[in-house]
Amino acid sequence: MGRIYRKPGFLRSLNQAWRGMMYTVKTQKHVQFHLFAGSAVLLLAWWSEVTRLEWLILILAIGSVIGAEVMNSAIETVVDMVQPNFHPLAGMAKDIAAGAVLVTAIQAVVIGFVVFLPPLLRLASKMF
Ligand SMILES: Nc1ncnc2c1ncn2[C@@H]1O[C@H](COP(=O)(O)OP(=O)(O)OP(=O)(O)O)[C@@H](O)[C@H]1O
Repeated sequence: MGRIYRKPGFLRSLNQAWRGMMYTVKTQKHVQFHLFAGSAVLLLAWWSEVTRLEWLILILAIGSVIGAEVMNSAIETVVDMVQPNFHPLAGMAKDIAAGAVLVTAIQAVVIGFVVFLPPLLRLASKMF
């Protein structure tokens, strides 16, 4: 309170954004899970030798989920600051923010199916 706002330089802005992202990674279990799942998907992509376009689409899908998670955390933090007590609208705001994450997660699952189903089917046909 009472601190004078100084326009940050680019490196300072980057540092603040990094700090926000790391805070989310350290404190939010869902973000940790999605980072783990994203890494597993990248390993699977490497193993299945997906095409360049498929790499780009997978990276977009993973980035969308993690980006939405970080934004969800920002909304939760603001809601907790503005309304620390129970309020239906505070709850709804958090549910809506979580809904945005769900949209990106569903999208990522569909993309995962489309990209990985053919190589997994090929593997299954080789095995049986
Ligand atoms: N102030 C509030 N008033 C009413 N309902 C709330 C309030 N805060 C949270 N809720 C309800 O509880 C749910 C979980 O809230 P929480 O703050 O724990 O978020 P979360 O991040 O989804 O959970 P987690 O702590 O596991 O990460 C919200 O989606 C909302 O439905």
